[in-house]
Amino acid sequence: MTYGSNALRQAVLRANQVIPEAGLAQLTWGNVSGVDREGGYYLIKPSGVRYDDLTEDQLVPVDLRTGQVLAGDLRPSVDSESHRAFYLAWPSIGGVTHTHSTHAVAFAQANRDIPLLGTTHADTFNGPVPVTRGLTADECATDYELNTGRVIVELIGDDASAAAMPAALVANHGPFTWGATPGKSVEHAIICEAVAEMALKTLALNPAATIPDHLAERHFKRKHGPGAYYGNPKA
Ligand SMILES: O=C(CO)[C@@H](O)[C@H](O)COP(=O)(O)O
Repeated sequence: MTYGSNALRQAVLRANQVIPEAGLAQLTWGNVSGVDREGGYYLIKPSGVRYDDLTEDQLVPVDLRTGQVLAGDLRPSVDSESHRAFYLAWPSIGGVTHTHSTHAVAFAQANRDIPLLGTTHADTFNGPVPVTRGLTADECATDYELNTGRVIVELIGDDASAAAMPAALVANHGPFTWGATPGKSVEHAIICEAVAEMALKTLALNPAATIPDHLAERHFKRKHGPGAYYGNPKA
């Protein structure tokens, strides 16, 4: 049985190929998935496979309810359970990306939110890109990947919040992003890394840098609509 429409397989493959093209990861430190909700599964990058060797047939189908591999001999990305946690929590998302992009990881390792300092950030994210709490020793020991997804869902909240803030940093680890499609999720990963680098350099020039809230809100709502939820819980 072939899992995934041609469109979904091509979208997941293409989104994974964007990771090295955009400089979001070294080696295989990143992965993208896409979900088929009617079919009850998602397709995810296989673990350890280099991007330039990746083919559609190698994408691993994973059962959305159980997390079990549905076909093939390749192992899914080690982050598969984190991706699954987001699909189960947020019905509106269709794709998830995880990377170790340098500047976003710097904020994650520093346990710092990526602050909202400019309109580039406000166009996409409704406030600071939040960093999660650290996972407890028990959460790390039992099911690190699923618990990683759970602490992000706990931090971001409901489906509407996830649409307004399609990114989060896992403390001491790195960014996860999501979106309506695999392509949008990796686009949010690109934007997350770009605003992290901008913020780092802005704060180096002016540690007291800020943006007027009315300017940030205007830019966010210009892109997301007047009714969009602005101001995340950690804003
Ligand atoms: O976050 C991690 C490891 O900490 C992963 O993203 C790896 O960096 C890539 O693992 P695979 O997707 O190749 O299994």
